[in-house]
This record gives sequence, C-alpha cells and structure tokens, in this order.
Amino acid sequence: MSIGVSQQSLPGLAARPTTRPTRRMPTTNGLSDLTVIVGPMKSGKSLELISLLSPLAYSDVTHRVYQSARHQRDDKVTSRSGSSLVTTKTMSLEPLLDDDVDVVGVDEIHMFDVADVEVLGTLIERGTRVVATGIDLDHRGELFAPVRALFELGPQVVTHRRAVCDVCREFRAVYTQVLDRDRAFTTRLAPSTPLPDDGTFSYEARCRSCFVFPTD
Ligand SMILES: Nc1ncnc2c1ncn2[C@@H]1O[C@H](COP(=O)(O)OP(=O)(O)O)[C@@H](O)[C@H]1O
Ligand SMILES: Cc1cn([C@H]2C[C@H](O)[C@@H](COP(=O)(O)O)O2)c(=O)[nH]c1=O
Repeated sequence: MSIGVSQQSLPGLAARPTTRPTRRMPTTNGLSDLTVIVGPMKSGKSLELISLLSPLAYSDVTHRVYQSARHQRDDKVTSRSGSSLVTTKTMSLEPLLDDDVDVVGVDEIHMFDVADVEVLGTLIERGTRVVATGIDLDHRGELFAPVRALFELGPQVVTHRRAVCDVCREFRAVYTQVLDRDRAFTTRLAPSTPLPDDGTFSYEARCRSCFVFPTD
C-alpha cells in the first residue's frame, strides 16, 4: 500500500529555500557559450552577428559588441546588406576582463592577437556568452592564428558561411582574394598580417577553382 505524503509534512525535513540564486542566467536568444561565425568577405558574417545580437537591445541582457580598430572600412559592425550594431572599436580585448556582461560580440576576430582569444576563454569560464566572427582564411588561403585559437576553445556552435564567387558566380566561395590594382596579390606576407580595407587593396570572394594562391 502506498501512502501519499508531501515532503513538507515529513518530520525532520527542513523547508526548501524558495529564494532564487543571485546571478540569474538570462535568456539570450539561444546563444551558446561560444558561437563562432567564419567565412570569406561578403559571406554575411556581419549580417548574422547583427541578426543574433540586435534583439538584445530590447532585453535586460547586458551586452557589448567590439570590433578590431585595425578594421578601417567602418566605425561599427555594418553589413553590406545595410544593418549595423552599436560597436566599440578596440586594439585589445584585455579591458573586457574588468567588465561583467552577459553577452560579448567580437567582429573581425582575425585582426586580434591570440592573447585576445585567451581573454575570451576566461570570459566564457565566467559564464559570459561570446559570439565571435571573422574571416577564417587569410590572403594565402591559410587559417588565421586567432581563428585557430578560437576553435581550440571548443565552440559549441560554429557557422561556416559561403559567398558567391566574384569570378565564376557559383555560390561556393570560401577564400578571399586580395587584389592590388585589379591583379591578384600573390605575395606571401607574414602569417595573420592584418590588411587594410581603405582602398589600398580590393577584395573578392572566390571559390577554390578561381582563387590564386601565393607564388612566392
Ligand atoms: N559575392 C557576394 N556573395 C554573397 N553576398 C554578397 C556578395 N557581394 C555582395 N554581397 C552582399 O553582401 C551581404 C553580406 O555582407 P556582410 O554581412 O557585410 O558580409 P561579411 O561580414 O561576411 O563581409 C550579402 O547579404 C549580399 O547582400
Ligand atoms: C583577405 C584578408 C582581409 N583582411 C581584412 C580586410 C577587411 O578589413 C577585413 C574583412 O572584412 P569583412 O568584410 O568584415 O569580412 O579583413 C585581412 O586583414 N587579411 C586578409 O588576409
């Protein structure tokens, strides 16, 4: 025979605390601990970052968006499709360690240093949700060191975006071709060299067949 007895009525059992934990985990639009968005230029990385983070402006979720100050095309995260985010430009992510927000967005992660990615790792351990975007492959077609460091943090969500190849028009561009006066720039610069987008070079999204790899 079973007798239905509520826990509260059992002698000797202390009443359960009804107060909530002090640090409330906010609802963050389904954001994981670390979300990484990569792909060539023009593949919609900024568009996706804006789509994920712009609704937070209407919520109680504390958040900030950073972009490398080495990126000179815009003064904030701006998608070619037109939308943008309020953004702080910075050379280093270290000052983020003095802040405590629920969500951090970082654009142009490939223009930061590996030490900056370590800062993101610390924030994630503290419970901050991080969304980082940038191009994964450099002018040589090789992985940027900070992007590699980001993958080594074990992101819960990785989105690899493709663009339309600016040469053959197939929707399979994974590389970014750097052009110097309309000709493929084939000099092999030092790994992870940030390149300006101020008119010095122009850039095309290209597929594996159309990308010109460095020759020297
Ligand atoms: N070659 C291309 N392939 C895909 N989209 C392109 C291309 N050229 C221009 N666009 C436009 O750019 C938008 C994506 O731009 P953006 O969000 O700034 O990308 P990213 O941040 O990856 O450089 C697309 O939605 C499309 O409107
Ligand atoms: C190929 C390549 C590009 N960059 C720079 C050029 C731009 O400032 C950004 C990418 O801009 P996006 O449209 O927001 O993707 O990166 C670079 O530094 N190094 C490179 O090899």
